[in-house]
Amino acid sequence: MWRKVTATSFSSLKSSIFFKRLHLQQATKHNAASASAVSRFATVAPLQEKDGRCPFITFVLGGPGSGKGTQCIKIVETFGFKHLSAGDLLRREMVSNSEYGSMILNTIKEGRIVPSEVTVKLILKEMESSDNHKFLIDGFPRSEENRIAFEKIHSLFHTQSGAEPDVVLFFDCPEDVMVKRVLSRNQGRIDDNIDTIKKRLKVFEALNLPVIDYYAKKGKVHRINAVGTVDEIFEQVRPVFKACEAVTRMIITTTLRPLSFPPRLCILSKKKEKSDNKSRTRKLSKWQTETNHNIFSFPKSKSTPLLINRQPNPQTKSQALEQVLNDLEASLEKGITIEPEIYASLLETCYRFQSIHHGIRLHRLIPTTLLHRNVGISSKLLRLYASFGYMDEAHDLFDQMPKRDEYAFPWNSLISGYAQAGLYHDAIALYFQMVEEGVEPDLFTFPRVLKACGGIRSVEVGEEVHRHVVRSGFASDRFVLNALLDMYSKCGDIVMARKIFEKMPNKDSISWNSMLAAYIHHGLEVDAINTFHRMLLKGYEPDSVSISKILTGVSSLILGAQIHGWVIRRGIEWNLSVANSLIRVYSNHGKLDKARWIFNVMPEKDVVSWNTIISAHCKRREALDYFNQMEHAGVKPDKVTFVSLLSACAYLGLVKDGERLFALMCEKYKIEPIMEHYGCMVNLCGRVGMIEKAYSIIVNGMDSENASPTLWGALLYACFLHGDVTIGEIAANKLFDLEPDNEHNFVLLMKIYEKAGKSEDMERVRLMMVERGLDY
Ligand SMILES: Nc1ncnc2c1ncn2[C@@H]1O[C@H](COP(=O)(O)OP(=O)(O)OP(=O)(O)O)[C@@H](O)[C@H]1O
Ligand SMILES: O=c1ccn([C@@H]2O[C@H](COP(=O)(O)O)[C@@H](O)[C@H]2O)c(=O)[nH]1
Repeated sequence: MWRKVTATSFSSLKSSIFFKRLHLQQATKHNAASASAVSRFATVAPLQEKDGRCPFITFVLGGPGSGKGTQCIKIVETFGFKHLSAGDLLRREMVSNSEYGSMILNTIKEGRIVPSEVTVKLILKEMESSDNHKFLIDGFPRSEENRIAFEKIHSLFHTQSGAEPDVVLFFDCPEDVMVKRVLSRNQGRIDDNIDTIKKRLKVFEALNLPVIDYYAKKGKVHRINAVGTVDEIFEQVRPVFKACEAVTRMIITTTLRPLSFPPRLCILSKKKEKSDNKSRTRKLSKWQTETNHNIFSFPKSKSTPLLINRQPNPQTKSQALEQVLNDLEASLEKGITIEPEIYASLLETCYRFQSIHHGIRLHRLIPTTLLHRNVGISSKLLRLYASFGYMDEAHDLFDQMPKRDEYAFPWNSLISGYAQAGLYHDAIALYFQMVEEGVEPDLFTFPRVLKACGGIRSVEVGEEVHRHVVRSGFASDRFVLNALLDMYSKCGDIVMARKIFEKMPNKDSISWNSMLAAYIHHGLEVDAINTFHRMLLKGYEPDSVSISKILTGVSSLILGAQIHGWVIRRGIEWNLSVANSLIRVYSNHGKLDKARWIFNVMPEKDVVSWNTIISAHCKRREALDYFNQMEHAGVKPDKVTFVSLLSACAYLGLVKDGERLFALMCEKYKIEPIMEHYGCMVNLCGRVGMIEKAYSIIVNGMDSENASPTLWGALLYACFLHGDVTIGEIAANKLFDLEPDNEHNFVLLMKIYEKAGKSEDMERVRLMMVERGLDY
């Protein structure tokens, strides 16, 4: 959508506090004294504090010509948003005297994406200068890089909750319709021609869809079918905001004074509302109309007599929930009876906001008798606990639940919680209990229990569940079939996995990706490549998951490079997971220059990118240099980072660096060392002859009973290198217990004795080997 634009200079921005803020934030990334920069920043009043409200952000996404701008106009009219079209802002910047003018012009002409730095500043400048708090950000973020840039900077405005959009609208439109609409738009845009359109569509698919995917996984995307008349489409949009209105109203309504807290007025008490006196309902609808344009930000306590005046307005969803709970507590203290629906709705809200601590607080407020008799409330609470892995609490509720045998929902939640927590046996046991108690499994039950079967790698149990799937009539459901495919693959039955895949009538991208993953997991490279080809032939566009998988699976550099070429032609080389996989492919084949090049030019890096490049240099000092850059860039290292770093130190004999990094990992990053970290430390000390220190890491630094054979093996090898008989004997004896059939341990001990001239001991070990039937 293109509205007429006027010129304002980008350079005028630079003097604003706002720009300084952005600039400061960027500076903090590279500044060792970042903490002080952030505290200086904090002295500038952030947007949310401007008048006590937190911005409500909607990202409006969709391909070119999908009708985003047209629908934004209607949303503005109906719900009172401020519309910010990123494209319009860029065009306005282009025609101003901005230093970026020609760059923007060329980028738009080519259908490519303007650097985030420029777009984000323009958007934020508009937000900053707007009186509104509800923003429709149209046509942005266009790439993962855009998204991350926006969220990073925006996070400074949300000190607690981060910078996620509240809603993402996705206008899903077939390409031919989009092309037709753009070509007939006739507004003189330089990019409304068939050549640019083709490029824009490719960029949309490669870079914008992953953003939509990202938010879809977070449950934020509302897909709108963008075919139909403008009004028909708007009828799909309207309920999205109406639903937000409902949640906000619930929060507002439940923040009424305890005495004026009439649950009947609450939209959640629908039954009561109907039968209630009409004047109250009229009052509510009047109030609703009055607040219609204020629904998404928590309003100031001004005109409405229903609102509490005593507290400051909540700033974030979490604070809003906090306030609701405070008022609920106050109401209960005054002896006011709370409708069960309110508890149920608040539990739903806690689940949606993923706020376990509010859920726990709410749990304490719900009368036990109500909890025990109301299956709806206890199920919602159970789901909340289970989704956070609080399995004891969830199971306690389950045990006390009435009529639990009538619904699959609580069973599914519990099975899912156990499976998520890796407690596969518990998940499976519960499933069989469900069957035994005659509860009908539903569509959601099977994928969860099949995941658990895959987790324990038991094809027998998986087959049993498969039989239930058939008996229950879900054998043609795609989600269930995808879960079966995955289960058989994880349990090692690739033949069955393939059979399910081949028979599946409506394969989706998850089916193709699961099959690819299955072949790669089983080392069937040729089958994986054939599947990838078939996927292309059938018209399925491989997504970043498929491409990353296939890149991980190919052992030949030639094939890897061919896939790289294909990726470049599709314009998706800078997708984060694809770029990470490419770095891995090149570094696995010793092509460090190429790996480094990709790493250096990729527009956005995550912890995996840094880990991959560090691991690629695990035999070089550069590993440590990359780590310094990683810290400097503000990326938090994880366990994997330190495994690579410590193994580089071990390989290079960098004792001081290794010790420093180990301490840094534990103290600064609070990472609990795992076996691999201890292994590297033992190796590091052992190789340089610090045998006692290496030994003490095993016996004092960790629970030595759990020390793996790899650790003792590293110690034994170090004893061999440095001729330490005493500790060598200890390590060898441990290994003889842990790996009784591994002749290498015996041979190493014999060599230690040989070096020390202990021929009798050598002979003793040789006899031990003979007794155990081991080859010498
Ligand atoms: N539902 C519809 N049916 C027919 N034409 C439509 C519909 N919605 C929008 N249009 C027209 O299609 C053209 C593109 O719509 P619009 O500008 O809203 O799309 P957009 O998604 O904002 O595009 P871009 O991303 O290119 O700015 C416009 O001329 C608009 O009037
Ligand atoms: O965030 C953005 C938004 C837009 N662009 C560039 O502008 C054109 C036109 O955008 P519309 O949303 O269709 O008006 C787009 O093709 C990009 O080249 C951008 O780079 N970043």
